[in-house]
Amino acid sequence: MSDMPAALEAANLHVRAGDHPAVRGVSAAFAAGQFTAVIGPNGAGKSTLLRALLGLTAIHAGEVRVDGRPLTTLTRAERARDLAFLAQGEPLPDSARVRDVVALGRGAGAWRWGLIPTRPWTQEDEDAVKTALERTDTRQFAGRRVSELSGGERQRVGLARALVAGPRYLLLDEPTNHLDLAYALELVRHLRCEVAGGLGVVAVLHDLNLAARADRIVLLHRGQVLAAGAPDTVLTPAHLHAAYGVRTRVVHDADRLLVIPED
Ligand SMILES: Nc1ncnc2c1ncn2[C@@H]1O[C@H](COP(=O)(O)OP(=O)(O)OP(=O)(O)O)[C@@H](O)[C@H]1O
Repeated sequence: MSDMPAALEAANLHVRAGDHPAVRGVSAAFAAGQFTAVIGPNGAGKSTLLRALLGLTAIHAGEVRVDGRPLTTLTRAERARDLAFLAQGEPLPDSARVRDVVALGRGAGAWRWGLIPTRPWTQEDEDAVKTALERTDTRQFAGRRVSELSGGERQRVGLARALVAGPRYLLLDEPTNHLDLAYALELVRHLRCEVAGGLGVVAVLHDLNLAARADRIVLLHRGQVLAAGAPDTVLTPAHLHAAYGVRTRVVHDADRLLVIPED
């Protein structure tokens, strides 16, 4: 176990979306305990890559590995435990109460609701729900219905549901879309706390100044990795021009990096 890389890895991955070669030979490691932003222009293959990392789409060639193990050798239960996904504007059942929505993320929740006879609800499940509510600042409205929440609060409930099973890696597709600046920063702050606890976060982001706060960035262009590494090595005017066709100025302000479009 010790020499296994603690990472979710894409190894020379090729994925088709319909007939289109959306991901073409991508190799990248998304480490546990790190926040990796995946950026790139519309159609670059970001969502397709995320789906492949989650095992949600057929892989044409190459491999996905979870801590050194091929994803295809993990059982469904292992996949569900190790990998969590939060989509943009995550659809949550409007009439359900927040606590119950989060409980569904335990799997056992389905039993609790009488939907699937999987396993009984345990004290461990109860504790995990409590912890997830606390860590995402959603405990104060645990008894409210989803329909009574703002967009930012809903997103935090989605995050709680994604975290409640204790995943190793959390993958997010444009999680800050529809969020105002304060909520977007708050979400990144919550994710940072989880990363400090060892979670590997892989987030598709369009906002380059939010991406600049990640530990690493993978820049995709036409289904390939154009650059990968620390934000200051990826967010360069040359890379951004090659990917987006836009001239930018990159400013280092104290310990922050700011991308300013010049076109
Ligand atoms: N079902 C499909 N059939 C054909 N082509 C598809 C299909 N799904 C996606 N594509 C194409 O694959 C490419 C990659 O799509 P993908 O959604 O992964 O890009 P993306 O980087 O996430 O884009 P965006 O930033 O716009 O969400 C795009 O050119 C897209 O048009």
